Amino acid sequence: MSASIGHNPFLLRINSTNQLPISKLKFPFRFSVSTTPARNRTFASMSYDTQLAAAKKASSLAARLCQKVQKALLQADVQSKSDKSPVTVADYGSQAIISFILQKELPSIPFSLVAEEDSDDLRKEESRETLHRITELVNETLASDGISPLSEEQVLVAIDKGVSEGGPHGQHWVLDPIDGTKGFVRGDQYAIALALLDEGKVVLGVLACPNLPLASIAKRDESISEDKTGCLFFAKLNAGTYMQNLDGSSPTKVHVSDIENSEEASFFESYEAAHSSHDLSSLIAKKLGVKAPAVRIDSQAKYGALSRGDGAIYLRFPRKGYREKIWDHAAGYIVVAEAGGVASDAAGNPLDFSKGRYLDLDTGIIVTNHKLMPALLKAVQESIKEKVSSL
Ligand SMILES: Nc1ncnc2c1ncn2[C@@H]1O[C@H](COP(=O)(O)O)[C@@H](O)[C@H]1OP(=O)(O)O
Ligand SMILES: [Mg+2]
Ligand SMILES: [Mg+2]
Ligand SMILES: [Mg+2]
Repeated sequence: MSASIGHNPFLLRINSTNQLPISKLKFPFRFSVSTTPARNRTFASMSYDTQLAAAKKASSLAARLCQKVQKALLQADVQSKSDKSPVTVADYGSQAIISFILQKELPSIPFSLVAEEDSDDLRKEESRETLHRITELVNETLASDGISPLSEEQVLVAIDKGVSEGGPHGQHWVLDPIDGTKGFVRGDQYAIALALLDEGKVVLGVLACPNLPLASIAKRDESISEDKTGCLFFAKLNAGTYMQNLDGSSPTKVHVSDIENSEEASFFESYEAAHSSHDLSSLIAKKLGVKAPAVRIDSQAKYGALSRGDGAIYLRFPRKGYREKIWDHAAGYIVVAEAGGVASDAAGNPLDFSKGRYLDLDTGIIVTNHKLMPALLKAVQESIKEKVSSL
Protein backbone atom coordinates (compact mmCIF):
# COMPACT_ATOMS: atom_id res chain seq x y z
CA MET A 1 0.00 0.00 0.00
CA SER A 2 1.35 3.41 -0.84
CA ALA A 3 1.93 5.64 2.12
CA SER A 4 1.53 9.35 1.64
CA ILE A 5 1.06 12.85 2.57
CA GLY A 6 0.90 14.32 6.03
CA HIS A 7 -2.46 15.04 7.56
CA ASN A 8 -4.72 15.39 4.55
CA PRO A 9 -8.21 14.97 6.05
CA PHE A 10 -9.45 13.18 2.93
CA LEU A 11 -7.10 10.25 3.37
CA LEU A 12 -8.66 7.09 4.68
CA ARG A 13 -6.56 5.76 7.49
CA ILE A 14 -6.63 2.01 7.07
CA ASN A 15 -4.46 1.01 9.99
CA SER A 16 -2.04 2.47 12.43
CA THR A 17 0.72 2.82 9.86
CA ASN A 18 -0.75 2.92 6.37
CA GLN A 19 -2.71 5.65 4.69
CA LEU A 20 -4.34 5.28 1.33
CA PRO A 21 -5.65 8.08 -0.89
CA ILE A 22 -9.37 7.52 -1.44
CA SER A 23 -8.77 7.66 -5.20
CA LYS A 24 -6.58 4.56 -4.96
CA LEU A 25 -9.16 2.38 -3.23
CA LYS A 26 -10.54 -0.15 -5.66
CA PHE A 27 -14.21 -0.95 -5.94
CA PRO A 28 -15.89 -2.79 -4.16
CA PHE A 29 -13.78 -1.72 -1.21
CA ARG A 30 -16.46 0.12 0.81
CA PHE A 31 -15.87 2.64 3.51
CA SER A 32 -17.57 5.61 4.97
CA VAL A 33 -16.04 8.90 3.90
CA SER A 34 -15.46 11.24 6.78
CA THR A 35 -13.82 14.61 7.16
CA THR A 36 -12.27 13.55 10.47
CA PRO A 37 -8.52 14.18 10.24
CA ALA A 38 -6.80 11.02 9.07
CA ARG A 39 -4.65 10.73 12.17
CA ASN A 40 -7.76 10.30 14.34
CA ARG A 41 -9.20 7.45 12.31
CA THR A 42 -8.32 3.78 12.25
CA PHE A 43 -8.88 0.82 9.95
CA ALA A 44 -11.70 -0.09 12.30
CA SER A 45 -13.76 2.66 10.69
CA MET A 46 -13.94 0.74 7.42
CA SER A 47 -17.28 -0.92 7.01
CA TYR A 48 -16.31 -4.34 5.59
CA ASP A 49 -19.91 -4.57 4.33
CA THR A 50 -18.97 -6.13 1.00
CA GLN A 51 -16.77 -8.69 2.68
CA LEU A 52 -19.50 -9.54 5.21
CA ALA A 53 -22.11 -10.04 2.48
CA ALA A 54 -19.70 -12.31 0.56
CA ALA A 55 -18.86 -14.26 3.73
CA LYS A 56 -22.54 -14.82 4.55
CA LYS A 57 -23.29 -15.98 1.04
CA ALA A 58 -20.28 -18.32 0.92
CA SER A 59 -21.00 -19.84 4.35
CA SER A 60 -24.69 -20.34 3.62
CA LEU A 61 -23.93 -22.17 0.38
CA ALA A 62 -21.30 -24.30 2.12
CA ALA A 63 -23.83 -25.10 4.86
CA ARG A 64 -26.26 -26.28 2.19
CA LEU A 65 -23.62 -28.70 0.89
CA CYS A 66 -22.78 -29.93 4.40
CA GLN A 67 -26.43 -30.51 5.30
CA LYS A 68 -26.88 -32.60 2.18
CA VAL A 69 -23.82 -34.71 2.96
CA GLN A 70 -24.68 -35.14 6.64
CA LYS A 71 -28.09 -36.44 5.66
CA ALA A 72 -26.62 -38.94 3.25
CA LEU A 73 -23.53 -39.70 5.26
CA LEU A 74 -22.22 -43.11 4.29
CA GLN A 75 -19.08 -44.81 5.38
CA ALA A 76 -17.73 -44.31 1.86
CA ASP A 77 -17.81 -40.54 2.36
CA VAL A 78 -15.25 -40.72 5.15
CA GLN A 79 -11.58 -40.76 4.22
CA SER A 80 -8.65 -41.12 6.52
CA LYS A 81 -6.11 -38.32 6.43
CA SER A 82 -2.51 -39.03 7.40
CA ASP A 83 -3.20 -37.65 10.91
CA LYS A 84 -6.12 -40.10 11.13
CA SER A 85 -8.74 -37.43 11.70
CA PRO A 86 -11.88 -38.15 9.70
CA VAL A 87 -12.18 -35.90 6.70
CA THR A 88 -15.31 -36.05 4.68
CA VAL A 89 -16.15 -34.92 1.23
CA ALA A 90 -18.03 -32.14 2.96
CA ASP A 91 -14.84 -30.63 4.48
CA TYR A 92 -13.29 -30.35 1.03
CA GLY A 93 -16.52 -29.33 -0.68
CA SER A 94 -17.21 -26.63 1.88
CA GLN A 95 -13.68 -25.21 1.56
CA ALA A 96 -13.88 -25.27 -2.26
CA ILE A 97 -17.21 -23.42 -2.28
CA ILE A 98 -16.17 -20.77 0.22
CA SER A 99 -12.83 -20.13 -1.50
CA PHE A 100 -14.52 -19.90 -4.90
CA ILE A 101 -17.41 -17.66 -3.81
CA LEU A 102 -15.20 -15.22 -1.89
CA GLN A 103 -12.97 -14.75 -4.94
CA LYS A 104 -15.98 -14.43 -7.24
CA GLU A 105 -17.74 -11.87 -5.02
CA LEU A 106 -14.64 -9.82 -4.22
CA PRO A 107 -12.69 -9.74 -7.49
CA SER A 108 -10.83 -6.51 -6.75
CA ILE A 109 -9.46 -7.43 -3.35
CA PRO A 110 -6.22 -9.45 -3.13
CA PHE A 111 -7.22 -12.92 -1.90
CA SER A 112 -5.47 -14.66 0.96
CA LEU A 113 -7.04 -17.64 2.74
CA VAL A 114 -5.82 -19.49 5.83
CA ALA A 115 -7.84 -22.70 5.84
CA GLU A 116 -7.70 -26.14 7.39
CA GLU A 117 -7.73 -28.45 4.39
CA ASP A 118 -5.38 -28.93 1.44
CA SER A 119 -5.71 -31.12 -1.62
CA ASP A 120 -2.58 -33.30 -1.16
CA ASP A 121 -4.56 -36.47 -0.40
CA LEU A 122 -7.20 -35.61 -2.97
CA ARG A 123 -4.67 -35.41 -5.81
CA LYS A 124 -3.63 -39.04 -5.23
CA GLU A 125 -4.73 -41.66 -7.74
CA GLU A 126 -6.79 -43.54 -5.14
CA SER A 127 -8.87 -40.39 -4.46
CA ARG A 128 -10.26 -40.06 -8.01
CA GLU A 129 -13.72 -41.21 -6.99
CA THR A 130 -13.76 -38.89 -3.98
CA LEU A 131 -12.70 -35.91 -6.07
CA HIS A 132 -15.40 -36.74 -8.58
CA ARG A 133 -18.00 -36.87 -5.79
CA ILE A 134 -16.81 -33.59 -4.27
CA THR A 135 -16.93 -31.82 -7.63
CA GLU A 136 -20.45 -33.15 -8.21
CA LEU A 137 -21.58 -31.90 -4.80
CA VAL A 138 -19.94 -28.50 -5.27
CA ASN A 139 -21.59 -28.10 -8.65
CA GLU A 140 -25.03 -29.15 -7.42
CA THR A 141 -24.72 -26.54 -4.68
CA LEU A 142 -23.47 -23.80 -7.00
CA ALA A 143 -26.26 -24.62 -9.48
CA SER A 144 -28.84 -23.98 -6.75
CA ASP A 145 -27.58 -20.39 -6.82
CA GLY A 146 -27.39 -20.20 -10.62
CA ILE A 147 -23.58 -20.46 -10.75
CA SER A 148 -21.86 -22.38 -13.59
CA PRO A 149 -20.09 -25.66 -12.78
CA LEU A 150 -16.40 -26.01 -11.90
CA SER A 151 -13.97 -28.58 -13.26
CA GLU A 152 -12.20 -30.99 -10.91
CA GLU A 153 -9.01 -28.97 -11.35
CA GLN A 154 -10.84 -25.74 -10.43
CA VAL A 155 -12.12 -27.45 -7.28
CA LEU A 156 -8.57 -28.51 -6.33
CA VAL A 157 -7.23 -25.03 -7.02
CA ALA A 158 -9.97 -23.44 -4.90
CA ILE A 159 -9.15 -25.80 -1.99
CA ASP A 160 -5.44 -25.06 -2.29
CA LYS A 161 -5.94 -21.31 -1.99
CA GLY A 162 -6.17 -22.05 1.74
CA VAL A 163 -2.39 -22.34 2.16
CA SER A 164 -1.85 -18.77 3.32
CA GLU A 165 0.13 -18.27 6.53
CA GLY A 166 -1.91 -15.24 7.65
CA GLY A 167 0.09 -12.97 9.91
CA PRO A 168 0.05 -9.38 11.17
CA HIS A 169 -0.18 -7.53 7.84
CA GLY A 170 -2.90 -7.19 5.25
CA GLN A 171 -6.24 -8.97 5.02
CA HIS A 172 -6.59 -12.74 5.37
CA TRP A 173 -9.68 -14.91 5.39
CA VAL A 174 -9.61 -17.63 8.03
CA LEU A 175 -11.69 -20.74 7.42
CA ASP A 176 -12.67 -23.96 9.10
CA PRO A 177 -14.88 -25.54 6.41
CA ILE A 178 -16.35 -27.96 8.96
CA ASP A 179 -15.49 -27.31 12.56
CA GLY A 180 -16.35 -30.27 14.76
CA THR A 181 -15.89 -33.04 12.20
CA LYS A 182 -16.52 -35.60 14.95
CA GLY A 183 -19.92 -34.03 15.65
CA PHE A 184 -20.67 -33.87 11.93
CA VAL A 185 -19.94 -37.57 11.48
CA ARG A 186 -22.00 -38.42 14.58
CA GLY A 187 -24.94 -36.40 13.25
CA ASP A 188 -24.53 -33.75 15.97
CA GLN A 189 -23.35 -30.13 16.07
CA TYR A 190 -20.79 -28.67 13.69
CA ALA A 191 -20.10 -25.22 12.28
CA ILE A 192 -18.79 -23.58 9.15
CA ALA A 193 -16.51 -20.90 10.56
CA LEU A 194 -15.24 -17.99 8.47
CA ALA A 195 -13.50 -14.84 9.68
CA LEU A 196 -11.53 -11.96 8.22
CA LEU A 197 -8.28 -10.68 9.71
CA ASP A 198 -7.11 -7.16 8.96
CA GLU A 199 -3.66 -6.20 10.23
CA GLY A 200 -3.75 -9.18 12.60
CA LYS A 201 -7.16 -8.38 14.14
CA VAL A 202 -10.40 -10.25 13.56
CA VAL A 203 -12.73 -7.72 11.93
CA LEU A 204 -15.63 -9.91 10.91
CA GLY A 205 -16.85 -13.43 11.50
CA VAL A 206 -19.62 -15.71 10.29
CA LEU A 207 -20.63 -18.95 11.99
CA ALA A 208 -23.09 -21.21 10.23
CA CYS A 209 -24.49 -23.84 12.60
CA PRO A 210 -26.92 -26.01 10.63
CA ASN A 211 -27.96 -28.21 13.56
CA LEU A 212 -28.19 -25.58 16.27
CA PRO A 213 -31.80 -24.90 17.35
CA LEU A 214 -32.98 -21.34 16.74
CA ALA A 215 -34.39 -21.33 20.25
CA SER A 216 -32.11 -21.31 23.29
CA ILE A 217 -30.51 -24.63 24.19
CA ALA A 218 -30.24 -23.51 27.83
CA LYS A 219 -33.02 -25.51 29.44
CA ARG A 220 -34.07 -27.54 26.50
CA ASP A 221 -36.46 -30.38 26.85
CA GLU A 222 -34.59 -33.14 25.01
CA SER A 223 -37.87 -34.88 24.32
CA ILE A 224 -38.97 -32.03 22.05
CA SER A 225 -37.15 -32.86 18.86
CA GLU A 226 -39.07 -30.73 16.39
CA ASP A 227 -37.21 -27.50 17.33
CA LYS A 228 -36.34 -25.51 14.23
CA THR A 229 -32.60 -25.65 13.57
CA GLY A 230 -30.10 -23.78 11.44
CA CYS A 231 -28.48 -20.59 12.75
CA LEU A 232 -26.23 -18.08 11.04
CA PHE A 233 -24.33 -15.82 13.44
CA PHE A 234 -22.40 -12.88 12.08
CA ALA A 235 -20.39 -10.09 13.66
CA LYS A 236 -18.45 -7.08 12.50
CA LEU A 237 -15.98 -5.04 14.48
CA ASN A 238 -17.81 -2.35 16.50
CA ALA A 239 -21.16 -3.32 14.96
CA GLY A 240 -22.49 -6.07 17.24
CA THR A 241 -23.46 -9.67 16.65
CA TYR A 242 -26.59 -10.85 14.88
CA MET A 243 -28.26 -14.20 14.38
CA GLN A 244 -30.57 -15.22 11.59
CA ASN A 245 -32.17 -18.37 10.34
CA LEU A 246 -29.79 -20.12 7.91
CA ASP A 247 -32.57 -19.97 5.36
CA GLY A 248 -32.40 -16.18 5.46
CA SER A 249 -34.85 -14.62 7.92
CA SER A 250 -34.22 -11.08 9.12
CA PRO A 251 -31.38 -10.91 11.64
CA THR A 252 -31.82 -10.21 15.34
CA LYS A 253 -29.17 -8.70 17.56
CA VAL A 254 -27.83 -11.05 20.22
CA HIS A 255 -26.08 -10.46 23.53
CA VAL A 256 -24.16 -12.65 25.94
CA SER A 257 -25.64 -13.59 29.31
CA ASP A 258 -25.47 -10.79 31.89
CA ILE A 259 -25.28 -13.18 34.84
CA GLU A 260 -23.02 -11.86 37.60
CA ASN A 261 -23.41 -14.66 40.11
CA SER A 262 -21.30 -17.60 38.98
CA GLU A 263 -23.57 -20.05 40.85
CA GLU A 264 -26.26 -19.30 38.28
CA ALA A 265 -23.96 -19.74 35.31
CA SER A 266 -23.98 -22.78 33.10
CA PHE A 267 -21.00 -23.73 31.00
CA PHE A 268 -20.15 -25.25 27.64
CA GLU A 269 -17.33 -27.61 26.86
CA SER A 270 -16.28 -30.06 24.15
CA TYR A 271 -18.33 -33.15 23.63
CA GLU A 272 -15.07 -35.03 23.13
CA ALA A 273 -13.06 -35.40 26.35
CA ALA A 274 -10.00 -35.85 24.12
CA HIS A 275 -10.40 -32.23 22.94
CA SER A 276 -10.76 -30.61 26.35
CA SER A 277 -10.29 -31.90 29.89
CA HIS A 278 -13.67 -32.52 31.47
CA ASP A 279 -11.96 -33.13 34.84
CA LEU A 280 -10.39 -29.68 34.90
CA SER A 281 -13.59 -27.93 33.89
CA SER A 282 -15.60 -29.72 36.57
CA LEU A 283 -13.06 -28.63 39.19
CA ILE A 284 -13.38 -25.03 37.98
CA ALA A 285 -17.18 -25.26 38.00
CA LYS A 286 -17.09 -26.60 41.57
CA LYS A 287 -14.94 -23.68 42.72
CA LEU A 288 -17.37 -21.25 41.11
CA GLY A 289 -20.36 -22.97 42.70
CA VAL A 290 -21.90 -23.71 39.29
CA LYS A 291 -24.95 -25.88 39.83
CA ALA A 292 -25.96 -26.76 36.30
CA PRO A 293 -24.27 -29.72 34.59
CA ALA A 294 -21.84 -29.01 31.75
CA VAL A 295 -23.42 -28.58 28.33
CA ARG A 296 -21.27 -30.65 25.95
CA ILE A 297 -21.51 -29.82 22.28
CA ASP A 298 -19.12 -29.99 19.36
CA SER A 299 -17.53 -27.14 17.46
CA GLN A 300 -17.70 -23.35 17.52
CA ALA A 301 -21.47 -23.72 17.85
CA LYS A 302 -20.49 -23.22 21.52
CA TYR A 303 -19.41 -19.64 20.75
CA GLY A 304 -22.68 -19.05 18.89
CA ALA A 305 -24.78 -20.40 21.76
CA LEU A 306 -22.75 -18.32 24.24
CA SER A 307 -23.20 -15.15 22.16
CA ARG A 308 -26.98 -15.34 22.61
CA GLY A 309 -26.79 -16.16 26.31
CA ASP A 310 -27.71 -19.87 26.25
CA GLY A 311 -24.89 -20.36 28.76
CA ALA A 312 -22.43 -17.99 30.41
CA ILE A 313 -19.05 -19.73 30.23
CA TYR A 314 -17.06 -21.74 27.67
CA LEU A 315 -14.07 -23.73 28.95
CA ARG A 316 -11.51 -25.38 26.70
CA PHE A 317 -8.43 -27.20 27.96
CA PRO A 318 -6.79 -29.36 25.30
CA ARG A 319 -4.15 -31.91 26.29
CA LYS A 320 -0.61 -30.62 26.80
CA GLY A 321 1.21 -30.03 23.54
CA TYR A 322 -1.93 -29.50 21.41
CA ARG A 323 -1.59 -26.33 19.34
CA GLU A 324 -4.80 -24.44 18.67
CA LYS A 325 -5.31 -23.23 15.10
CA ILE A 326 -6.67 -19.78 14.31
CA TRP A 327 -9.56 -21.20 12.22
CA ASP A 328 -10.88 -23.03 15.30
CA HIS A 329 -11.51 -19.73 17.14
CA ALA A 330 -11.38 -16.62 14.93
CA ALA A 331 -15.06 -16.52 13.87
CA GLY A 332 -16.33 -17.67 17.27
CA TYR A 333 -14.14 -15.14 19.03
CA ILE A 334 -15.60 -12.09 17.24
CA VAL A 335 -19.15 -13.45 17.44
CA VAL A 336 -18.80 -13.55 21.24
CA ALA A 337 -16.74 -10.34 21.58
CA GLU A 338 -19.22 -8.26 19.57
CA ALA A 339 -22.06 -9.73 21.64
CA GLY A 340 -20.42 -8.27 24.76
CA GLY A 341 -18.29 -11.25 25.79
CA VAL A 342 -14.59 -11.73 26.35
CA ALA A 343 -12.17 -14.53 25.53
CA SER A 344 -8.67 -15.10 26.87
CA ASP A 345 -6.17 -17.83 27.47
CA ALA A 346 -5.87 -19.41 30.92
CA ALA A 347 -3.39 -16.74 31.99
CA GLY A 348 -5.79 -13.94 31.06
CA ASN A 349 -3.96 -12.93 27.89
CA PRO A 350 -6.12 -11.85 24.96
CA LEU A 351 -6.17 -14.23 21.96
CA ASP A 352 -3.67 -13.13 19.32
CA PHE A 353 -4.63 -14.09 15.76
CA SER A 354 -1.66 -12.34 14.15
CA LYS A 355 0.96 -15.05 14.65
CA GLY A 356 0.26 -17.20 11.61
CA ARG A 357 -1.76 -20.41 11.44
CA TYR A 358 -1.50 -21.16 15.17
CA LEU A 359 -2.55 -19.38 18.35
CA ASP A 360 0.18 -19.05 20.96
CA LEU A 361 -1.56 -19.92 24.19
CA ASP A 362 -1.03 -20.48 27.87
CA THR A 363 -2.87 -23.74 28.65
CA GLY A 364 -6.42 -23.18 27.40
CA ILE A 365 -9.18 -20.84 26.29
CA ILE A 366 -11.86 -19.38 28.53
CA VAL A 367 -14.82 -17.29 27.40
CA THR A 368 -17.48 -15.47 29.39
CA ASN A 369 -18.98 -12.03 30.05
CA HIS A 370 -16.91 -9.16 31.46
CA LYS A 371 -18.45 -9.37 34.93
CA LEU A 372 -17.71 -13.06 35.47
CA MET A 373 -14.22 -13.04 33.95
CA PRO A 374 -12.22 -12.05 37.08
CA ALA A 375 -13.79 -14.81 39.22
CA LEU A 376 -13.49 -17.31 36.38
CA LEU A 377 -9.84 -16.49 35.81
CA LYS A 378 -9.11 -16.94 39.51
CA ALA A 379 -10.90 -20.31 39.63
CA VAL A 380 -9.11 -21.44 36.45
CA GLN A 381 -5.68 -20.55 37.78
CA GLU A 382 -6.29 -22.18 41.17
CA SER A 383 -7.64 -25.32 39.51
CA ILE A 384 -4.69 -25.63 37.15
CA LYS A 385 -2.27 -25.24 40.08
CA GLU A 386 -4.10 -27.94 42.10
CA LYS A 387 -4.17 -30.31 39.16
CA VAL A 388 -0.48 -29.89 38.46
CA SER A 389 0.53 -30.33 42.10
CA SER A 390 -1.63 -33.45 42.43
CA LEU A 391 0.15 -35.16 39.50
N1 LIG B 1 -6.82 -33.52 20.08
C1 LIG B 1 -7.52 -32.40 19.92
N2 LIG B 1 -7.62 -31.53 20.93
C2 LIG B 1 -8.33 -30.40 20.79
N3 LIG B 1 -8.99 -30.06 19.65
C3 LIG B 1 -8.93 -30.89 18.60
C4 LIG B 1 -8.20 -32.09 18.68
N4 LIG B 1 -8.30 -32.72 17.50
C5 LIG B 1 -9.05 -31.93 16.70
N5 LIG B 1 -9.44 -30.83 17.36
C6 LIG B 1 -10.22 -29.72 16.84
O1 LIG B 1 -11.00 -29.21 17.91
C7 LIG B 1 -12.21 -28.73 17.40
C8 LIG B 1 -13.35 -29.48 17.92
O2 LIG B 1 -13.44 -29.13 19.19
P1 LIG B 1 -14.77 -29.34 19.92
O3 LIG B 1 -14.41 -30.41 20.87
O4 LIG B 1 -14.98 -28.00 20.52
O5 LIG B 1 -15.80 -29.73 18.93
C9 LIG B 1 -12.17 -28.92 15.99
O6 LIG B 1 -11.65 -27.78 15.43
C10 LIG B 1 -11.26 -30.05 15.81
O7 LIG B 1 -10.86 -30.01 14.53
P2 LIG B 1 -11.88 -30.22 13.27
O8 LIG B 1 -12.17 -28.85 12.73
O9 LIG B 1 -11.08 -31.04 12.36
O10 LIG B 1 -13.12 -30.91 13.79
MG1 LIG C 1 -11.96 -27.08 13.69
MG1 LIG D 1 -12.44 -28.63 10.43
MG1 LIG E 1 -10.18 -31.38 10.91
